Amino acid sequence: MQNDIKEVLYSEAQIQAKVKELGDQLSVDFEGRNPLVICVLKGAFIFMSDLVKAISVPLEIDFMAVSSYGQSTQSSGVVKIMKDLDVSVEGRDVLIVEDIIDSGLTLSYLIDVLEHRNAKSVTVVTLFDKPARRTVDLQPDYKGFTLPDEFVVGYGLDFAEKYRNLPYIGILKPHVYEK
Ligand SMILES: O=P(O)(O)OC[C@H]1O[C@H](OP(=O)(O)OP(=O)(O)O)[C@H](O)[C@@H]1O
Ligand code: HPA
Ligand SMILES: [Mg+2]
Repeated sequence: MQNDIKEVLYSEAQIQAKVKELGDQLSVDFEGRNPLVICVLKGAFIFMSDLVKAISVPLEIDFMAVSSYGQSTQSSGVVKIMKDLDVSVEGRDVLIVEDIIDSGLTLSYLIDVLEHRNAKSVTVVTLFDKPARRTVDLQPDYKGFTLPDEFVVGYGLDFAEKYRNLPYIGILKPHVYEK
């Protein structure tokens, strides 16, 4: 697995420090609001579990699975809900937890869905942002790191379902997806 990585962008320690920083800030900003924290599966599962431990205010969690990349390094453009939320978002302060915003299509679709379901507020936190690839105008409210225009894997992010268990984030060698 390690042999398929061209370059490590952020180490496990750097990621942990950033997650702590985001958790501290969110704890201040969500004081007294009991947010519903939504994990966008599958990619965000590791970030979600580390982040909620770093948030000190009472909160509830739920999960939604969406997918648009499949076996490709480019978005299919079609965001499919594979698993919906268990609870209603009506009147709730929602915090969407994403691993990465790339084209922005996944998030703009999700925000639309949650606003139509009458969430009181929708806030987005992403660990990684790749602004160079954006096709829709969208900025996260909170972000960890800005990434170059490269396909990355690790810390939850996959290529064809592989590499999610790497504890760091790295650039995938192109020969892996070009073969
Ligand atoms: O901004 P975008 O271009 O929409 O890309 C970001 C989304 O793509 C990935 O999910 P993917 O569809 O690969 O599903 P997965 O989380 O199950 O890997 C990633 O986890 C984000 O949810
Ligand atoms: N890596 C893994 N999954 C992704 C990426 C990426 O660079 N962009 C959008 N989904
Ligand atoms: Mg994926």
